[in-house]
Amino acid sequence: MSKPAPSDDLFSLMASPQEPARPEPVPAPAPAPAPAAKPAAVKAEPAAPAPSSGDYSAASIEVLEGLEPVRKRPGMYIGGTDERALHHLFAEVLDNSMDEAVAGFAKTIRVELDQDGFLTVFDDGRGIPVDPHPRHPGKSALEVVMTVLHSGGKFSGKVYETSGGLHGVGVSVVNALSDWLDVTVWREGQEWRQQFSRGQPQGPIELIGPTKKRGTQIRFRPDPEIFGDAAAFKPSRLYRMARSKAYLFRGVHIRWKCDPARITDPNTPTEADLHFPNGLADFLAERVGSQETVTPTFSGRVERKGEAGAVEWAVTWSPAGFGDADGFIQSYCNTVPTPDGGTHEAGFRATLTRGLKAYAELVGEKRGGLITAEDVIANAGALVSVFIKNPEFQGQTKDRLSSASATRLVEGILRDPFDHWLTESPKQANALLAFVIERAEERLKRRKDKEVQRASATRKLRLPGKLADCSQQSSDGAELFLVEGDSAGGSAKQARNRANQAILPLRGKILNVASAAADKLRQNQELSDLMLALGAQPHPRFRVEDLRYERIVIMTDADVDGAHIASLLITFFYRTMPELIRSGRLYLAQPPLYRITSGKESAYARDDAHKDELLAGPFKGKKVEIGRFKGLGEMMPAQLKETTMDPSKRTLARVTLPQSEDEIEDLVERLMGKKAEARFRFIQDNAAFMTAEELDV
Ligand SMILES: Nc1ncnc2c1ncn2[C@@H]1O[C@H](COP(=O)(O)OP(=O)(O)OP(=O)(O)O)[C@@H](O)[C@H]1O
Ligand SMILES: [Mg+2]
Ligand SMILES: [Mg+2]
Repeated sequence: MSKPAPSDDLFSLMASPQEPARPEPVPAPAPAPAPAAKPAAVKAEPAAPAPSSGDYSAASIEVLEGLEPVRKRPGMYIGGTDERALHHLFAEVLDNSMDEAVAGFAKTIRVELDQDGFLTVFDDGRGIPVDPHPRHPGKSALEVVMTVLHSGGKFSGKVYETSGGLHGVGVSVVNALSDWLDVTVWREGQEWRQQFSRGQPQGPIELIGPTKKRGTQIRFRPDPEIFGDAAAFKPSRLYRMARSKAYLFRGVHIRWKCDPARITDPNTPTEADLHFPNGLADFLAERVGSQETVTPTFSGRVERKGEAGAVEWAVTWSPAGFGDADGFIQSYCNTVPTPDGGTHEAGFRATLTRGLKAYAELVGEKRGGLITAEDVIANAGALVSVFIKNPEFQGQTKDRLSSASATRLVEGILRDPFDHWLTESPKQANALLAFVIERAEERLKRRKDKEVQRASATRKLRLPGKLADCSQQSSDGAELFLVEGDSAGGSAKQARNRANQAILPLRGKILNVASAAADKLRQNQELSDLMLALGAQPHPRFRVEDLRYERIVIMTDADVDGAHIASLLITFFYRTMPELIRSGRLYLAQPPLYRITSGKESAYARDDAHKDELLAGPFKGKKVEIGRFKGLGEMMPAQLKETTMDPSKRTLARVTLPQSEDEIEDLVERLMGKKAEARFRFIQDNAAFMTAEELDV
């Protein structure tokens, strides 16, 4: 466990010597007053009244009846009340007609938006049943369908094989959210009608008279109370929705009609017969237009014999992308668009990717191994439509398919056709393979560029400009020299070993941290640069692992000023990251003070005592010249290297902290005290001298 950080008290005391050297012992805090003792278990006193629960009782629990929940919380049923939600009403009604068409009963669907904003959807299918409902006496099946949530004919799979409808909710929700809705049913030779407002029947179902027609027509207008007064169907959007439906089922004609006064977009016709015998292949051809593609479109439709299930698809690849997107994939289940994809899309991607990789292997293209689904889909324009029994969607708006069976169905159906398509025309297969491999290589390059960018961005962000960093990335064996002044910094830069020695020149006197407040510390340029270079955070967020260097070496001149700067730095480290000192990473360089020369022989002495020692030893009786260095900046880089920085020759002093708080106070006082000479001597005396071997470098 690390010792607690030095308290600010200690330093404010240090900085103001007139105050007592030791803090007055702080009296232990008085024990907190005991909570009003209350042996609740024994006393029979009634408990104090709990904060009032107000009027929250059984009566607060409401059960919304009928269609009320839809009007209260439309978001749950149609995903909101915005324009998208508004148009979802059309989707619900159209889906029901499409189900009737896909089931083989309706051939024609008519969609019409009139002058007053009423939308009519008609299909010539079986017609919603109108006979009395066995479980709802006095109500027709039609009324039940329109007014009861979770009523419908699509639960058992007997009336519809595969259907977009499955919750029995759709058309009742439309009813609830329309200020007016009327249904007309032509069925078994009779015409019937019933009218609703905001989900409420406006009278019983009426028999209009005999007819030869068949089918269902729903005419409605979204309720401004729900969607706002300005809300209205957009012809262009309705048309687009109707059109894509027609592509999804070849057997249907959708007749579109819109009052000309409502049309604002010139691409939306007032009338159209939407019928596409080539299904999705037509749909894709329309999207692609005259755009250049890598291969002809790969498309097809396969129905599972004997069981309900079909997959239809169309896909091509464009180097230039499609309009404003590089690629797109649109998927559908039982003609319901699934903009959020799901299991059918997953199966589609997986099959294309696997097929293409297998083909690469077949033709001996090793780079096929790089391909991922992302590369295959990136520039693809793809449409996938599945028909399955009992689909599972997320939510009533059915934005995402979640049936696991859809993945298996798509994979099972698509695999062989895709393999055949690839092998029957090696020219197109090779073109596609080369194109997708290019995407993979681009992706890998992008990722690499991004990594390099990130690395240099963080470096730029973290490191101060005047730091001459070492080239190695790892902190193992890396050393940071904190050097006094720019001229010494220049010499040190030339003297260093670039690989593992970094230089940070500090200009002038750094802030006296002993008296500075924390935010002042942060504002100090020299110190904040130092922190950045170290890569570590101040206590308590300091972590030894963050340090970008194994050793931090204070390298100042061997004089009084140098000692002062050294002591400021030591105090700074002690105050902001004492763990750095405790973990043994802070050192003092020992530049020489004297150079003793005798003929060709020379030696350096780090202080007077050392000089005397040398004069009495190796140089005894010789004629010597003694030179005194005034500062590091005065030394030749080669000299600085030889005497102070080269690990094989230098001596470093490791800064250690005394164990007891008292001694630390004493140390700091001496370091920061007013008497410069004393401080200098203190550093000279206390630096524990260690040789290179001892330092294990
Ligand atoms: N155009 C139609 N032709 C024939 N029957 C219809 C038509 N529209 C609705 N129905 C009947 O009304 C039922 C209820 O429709 P509704 O849209 O509320 O639910 P759903 O389609 O079963 O499920 P979902 O909530 O997923 O749409 C349907 O199941 C179907 O039996
Ligand atoms: Mg429905
Ligand atoms: Mg219903």
